[in-house]
Order: sequence, then structure tokens, then C-alpha cells
Amino acid sequence: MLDEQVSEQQFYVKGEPLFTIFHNEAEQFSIVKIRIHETNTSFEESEIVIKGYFANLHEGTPYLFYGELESHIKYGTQFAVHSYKTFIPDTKEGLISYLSSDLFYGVGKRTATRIVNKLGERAIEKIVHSPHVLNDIKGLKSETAKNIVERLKENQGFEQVAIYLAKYQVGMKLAQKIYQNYKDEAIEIIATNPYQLVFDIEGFGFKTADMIAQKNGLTYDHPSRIGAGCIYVLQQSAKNGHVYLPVDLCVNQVQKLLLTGNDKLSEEEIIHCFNELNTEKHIIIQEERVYLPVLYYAEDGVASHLKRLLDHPIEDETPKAELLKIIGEIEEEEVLSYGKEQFEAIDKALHSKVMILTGGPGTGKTTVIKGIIKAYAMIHDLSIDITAYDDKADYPFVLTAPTGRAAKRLTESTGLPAATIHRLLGWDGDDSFERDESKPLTGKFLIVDEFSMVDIWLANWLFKAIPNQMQVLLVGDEDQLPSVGPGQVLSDLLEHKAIPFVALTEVYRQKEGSKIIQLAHLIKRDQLQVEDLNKDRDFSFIPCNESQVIQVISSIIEKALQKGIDMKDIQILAPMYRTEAGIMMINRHIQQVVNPKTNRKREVKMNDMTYRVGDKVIQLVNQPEEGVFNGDIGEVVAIFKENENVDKKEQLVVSFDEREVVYERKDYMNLMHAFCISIHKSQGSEFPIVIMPIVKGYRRMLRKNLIYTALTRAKRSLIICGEKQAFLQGVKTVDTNKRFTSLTEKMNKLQNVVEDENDEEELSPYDFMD
Ligand SMILES: Nc1ncnc2c1ncn2[C@@H]1O[C@H](COP(=O)(O)OP(=O)(O)OP(=O)(O)O)[C@@H](O)[C@H]1O
Repeated sequence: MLDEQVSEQQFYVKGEPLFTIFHNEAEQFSIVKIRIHETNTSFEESEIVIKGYFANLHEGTPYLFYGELESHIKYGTQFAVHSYKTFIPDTKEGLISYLSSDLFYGVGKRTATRIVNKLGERAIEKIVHSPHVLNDIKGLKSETAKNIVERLKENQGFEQVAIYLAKYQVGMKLAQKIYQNYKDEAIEIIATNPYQLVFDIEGFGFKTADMIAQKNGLTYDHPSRIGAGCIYVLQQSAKNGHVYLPVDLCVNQVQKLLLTGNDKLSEEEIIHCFNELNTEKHIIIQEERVYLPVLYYAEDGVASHLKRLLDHPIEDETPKAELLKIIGEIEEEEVLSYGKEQFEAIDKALHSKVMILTGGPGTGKTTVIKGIIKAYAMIHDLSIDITAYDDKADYPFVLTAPTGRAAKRLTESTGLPAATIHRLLGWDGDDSFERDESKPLTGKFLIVDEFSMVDIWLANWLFKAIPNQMQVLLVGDEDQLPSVGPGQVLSDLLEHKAIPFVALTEVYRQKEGSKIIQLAHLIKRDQLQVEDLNKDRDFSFIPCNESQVIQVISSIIEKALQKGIDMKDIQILAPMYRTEAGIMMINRHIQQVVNPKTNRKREVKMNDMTYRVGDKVIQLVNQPEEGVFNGDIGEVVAIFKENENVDKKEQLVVSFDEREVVYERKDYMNLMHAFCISIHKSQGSEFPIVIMPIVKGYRRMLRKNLIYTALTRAKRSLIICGEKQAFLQGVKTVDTNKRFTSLTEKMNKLQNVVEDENDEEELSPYDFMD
């Protein structure tokens, strides 16, 4: 008979986890095999599969699970858990094995026995209420004693919070953050004012707060609800790229969001609440604009750091004649003659504190970067060879780009070391960096490639870390998609006009006969005609309708593989995930073509996906501790079963360029198949062969900058398949979703630039409403 820890009306299973069969990290849903110690159900075997939303279950620790038996056609009898808690044993043996379980680091059987001998069967209660009782245990280090108390408190408090939140589908990670933030008051705060969590806990959404509030009877006009609604609206708009929202538009969106049946909040009520949020610094209202503070200060930071840099002009001016001589020598070495724009770009970059270089594909951006580096080195009598510097911190050139692939490309094209911006700045894996004003970057000349991908937050961190004396060159293609994160830093800086810039327009690669480049520039200049889609050496358009697209892609790939082309060199790019010809469907079919099931190849299933050895996969989140980042592409090279490794866990090993990363089942969702990837994820990368389906079903996404970005990823060959009409319509559709940003204006103010009134677009907030 169990003690009073078990409520008699409920079915329970008391037992210890043996291993996890399935774990969904996002939802914290797990299926776990349990060794049964005791149960009041009719289940008679010694082990059972349980399922439910759990906080961290420790193998070997006894738990009490409440719930009910369920019978599943395929999986047999399972126990569906409604709630659970750690089972604290009250027998001497039970307590000893509990205290020596892996829950309490550093406590072995001997120490556990000493604790129980000394404190008796109510040992846990005594420790939690009077931790000093552990002081007298022989051989127990004070650090270990402290750890025991913390784990006990944490485990009990945290479990309660996790159980409470599991009802609302809030996962363990978030529950953990909430518990850390509020400790013992967590449940009280969640129940009485869940909206508070939207302010305090990153990742806790308004919708969840609203759900909890409704269950707990909070009214629709609760002041915290309006505040949380406003934060939610601003967070959502940041996901769409906006740095702020005009007050009118924000009020309107909050009003829509908070509409409950017939209960509509008045504009006055909402504005009143906005003013309070502003006073409490949860939002910033300025000039009829509403900002999230983090974005407001990021924008301010970019403007003021750029001003700081521009206020420290370059001191040595190289005479024109000397520069001409130097550039002439470089032309000889490189066996080319710089075009007029290219010469201007080199000259200006050498004489400017900060310069922006833009240009489409093949206009010579890389050629110019190399020219600038060589000329700078010659003027300042410096070596370009990094091995010539004993201390790497003395190396004058700092090359960087926003993604790993873009940085790698920069290294390949210049022959110089380049790193991602995150690595350069020493990212802590969360929300800050090691490098800033107090520990700035070292070096003399900073070159940032693919700058169109840099959002306002990252730009702020980057500019913050640039010391006064460093020269800066920002390189990008303004016609590409803007950054995924909020802001449009490159185009805002170009609009500001006070930073020197050169736009390269003459196309050099076209001279080598590239149809891809020609198409890119025709799209850029809005001159593309249907005849331009005729077949060429490096381009073809295969007409087909939406239902045929996957079949067509499959046969293109089959033929390519027969010709001996490596699948690594082929990349399918599509704009949408879930349509008939979307990324998910394409991946599923292409996996059959490229890497079909065989008896020899191991595979694992995860929801409706099967990962097989040999599959091409893409990383979906940043995992800096493993050295893999969102967008990295790799290959599944091994799959291990639980009994094949010391961790006793199923494992999937992916080989990325230089490293192998081991994924446990709970991490599989950080991966996806990558035979086809989204155009957004392809930014900053290039592939020898690109296959690009374009059909009317993608209509919602087909925009000039999206198609342009996809097309310019192809290095050697581009195959488009689909509907010509959809393509032609897409390249004519300009992305009118202007982002609300105020960087240009802030820079103009700081630098006293008078705005040209004719430049102001006639836009009102209502242009942005659905
Ligand atoms: N002035 C020049 N004379 C002759 N060839 C040139 C000149 N400038 C560039 N090229 C050649 O044109 C091609 C494209 O140049 P580069 O790679 O520098 O352009 P890019 O703008 O960096 O292109 P992408 O963005 O596509 O990488 C290269 O083969 C380069 O050698």
C-alpha cells in the first residue's frame, strides 16, 4: 500500500524512467518507458510506456504518475499522464537510492546512507526546511550539501510550475525560465496576472497568457491585457521586419487583437495604456511611433556609432598620382583593367572612413574588394599574408559576413581569412557579444560582405565594436531580399546619402557569356521579356504545371545523377513550405530519387519524416556550442541505436563542412531535409546548379527581390521549371511591404542632413493594413 502521497481516487503508476522513446522539444511531449514499482491500474506487466507533457524526468528517480490506461491499436497499452511528481520514498533503502540517484551530483551510496542514518526516514523534509542538518554529515562537502538542498527545492518547486503550465501546452524550457524568474511565486503570478509573463519572459506569448487569463476569469479590459497585447503586436510586426509601428496603426491592431465577442476596447483606453507603458519604459513612443525598446535603442545605436566613426576622419591622404601608380601596379598583377566605376570605388573606399559598395552579380564587387585590400596594404606598407604577423590581432584586415557560407565564400574569393559576424564579435549564444565599446575589434580595415542580410540588432552590435580609427567598407546588393530580422539597414544607409557609396552597374561576368547574370540584370532593370527565357548554355526553363513540377524536378535530378553530377552541387530552391509543390513535398519525393530506402542504409523516423544515412539536411537554429548555425547544410553520415553507445541514446550524426555534430532524438527538430530549401534560407550562399520551381501556387510569395535572390544563387547553371506566366508576373511584382524603420531619419538628424521633401513618399499607416 502506498503512503499518503497518493490520492486514492486516481489511477497511478509509481516507477522509474528507463529510457525515452520519443521527445518533442517544442511541446515537451514525451513517451517514456517506465519500470513499474507499484500501480493501482489493471496493468500487470513490469514495464509500461507512459506519455504526457513532462519537465525533466531523471532515469533511476522514482516518480508518481497520475493518469489513465489507454489502449492503442499499434502501440498497445499505454498510460496517459495527467500530472506527476517526484516520489520521495520513506523507507531507508528507498531514500538511500533516491539520494544517490543522478539527480544529486556528487552523492554516492555511502554518503546517502550516512545522511539517512543520521536524519532518519523524514530526511528530505528535514533538509528542505533546515538545510544546516547536513552540516554534521561526515565526509559531505559543503558544496555538495548546498547542491542537495538546491536540487530538492528546485525539483519540487519547478515540478509544480511545469505541471501547472503543461495544461496550457507550455514546454519545459519556458517553464524553466518562468520558474527561474519568479521562483516560489511563479504559480501565483501565472494564475493572477499571466500577462506579466509577456513582459518578463522572452518567448512567452500573448495568446498563451490570454488563454490562462480566460480560464482564471480575468476580464477583457484588464490593463495588463492591453499592455501585453501591445507588446505582442509590436513583436509580430518585428517578425515582419518593422522597427516601429505608427501609433494609429498600432492602436488599430491592438484593438483588433483584443476584440472579445462584442467587447471592444476604445481607442482612448488603449492610448491611455500606451502612455503608461511608455512611462514604465516597456515601449517607447516618439513622434507618433511606437517602438519596442530593444529595437529603438538598436536603431539609435547604429546611428550614433556611425556618427562616431564619421567624426573620426582618416588622416593620411594619398596623393592621386601615387594612387594611380599603385592601382596600375595592381592591374598588372591581376591582369585586368578596372572600369571607371570600379576605380572610383577603390579610390573612394581608401579615402572614406565608411563606404558602401553595392552592385548586382558579376559587377566586380569581389574584384574591387581585392583591389582595395592590395592598395591599402601597399599605401601603408603592410603585408597581406597573415603568417607575417606574430600576433594575429595585429592583422590589419578584418573580413566578415552574416552567414557561415557567405564568410566561407569571402575567404575563397579573396584568399584571406573571414569569419561570421557572430564569431567575430564573440557571440555568447544568447543575446549579447563579447566585443563592444569596451573590448573593440582589432585591425585597421573592416570589410562586411552581404550587408543586405544584416538586421538592425546585429548592425548595432557590429558598429558598437568598431574602434574610432578603423576604416569600414560595407558591401551588398540592395536588390536582394532584406534581412530576416527587423530593419533594412543597407537601404536606409543608402537613402541617408551622407555616407559615401559607389554602385557598380557594369556587368563583367556577362562578358563571359552568362545568361544567369544577364537575366538578373534584366530583372533588376524591369526589362525582362518572355523571349529572354529561351534556352541557353547555362539556363533553361522547363514549362509544366503545378501538379507536374515534382515529377519534372525528379527527372532533371535523375538525369544529372546519371551524368555523374554530385547531388551536393545541386540545390532546389522554393519559396513556400506547404503547398502542392512546396518544400516539404519536394523533399519527400527527391529523397526517394536521391537516397531511397535500402536494407543496408539505416534510418530513423521522426513524426512523418524519415532521416536516412546519406540524406542532405539543413540546420534550422543556431547551436553555437556545437559550431553549427541556422542555414548550415550537411549530410547524415551515421545513425546509432540506443544500445550502441555509452549514452544509451539513439543518435544521428551529421557531417557539416568541417565538423560532425551528434543529434539526440530531442534535437532532430533542429534539422530538416535540404534537397530543397527556402529562398530565404539560401541568402548569402551560392550553388553550382540551382533548380527553381515557379508556379502560380506560390503567388503570395512571388516578388521581384525573391526571384532575383534565388536566381543569383546559381553559379554554373540555372533550371527553372513551372509556369512562365507566374515567373513573368513575379518579377514584375515589387515588394510593396515597406518596412517601418527610422534609421535614415535618425542619421539625418544626428548629422544635420536636410531631408529632401520630394523624397518623402506619400504613405499613411492605412497603406499597410490588410
Ligand atoms: N575590370 C574587370 N576586367 C575584367 N574582368 C573583370 C573585371 N572586373 C571583374 N571582372 C571579372 O568578372 C567576374 C565577376 O567579378 P566578381 O566576382 O568580382 O563580381 P561580384 O560582383 O563579386 O560577383 P558575385 O556577386 O556574383 O560574386 C570575375 O570573373 C572577375 O574576374
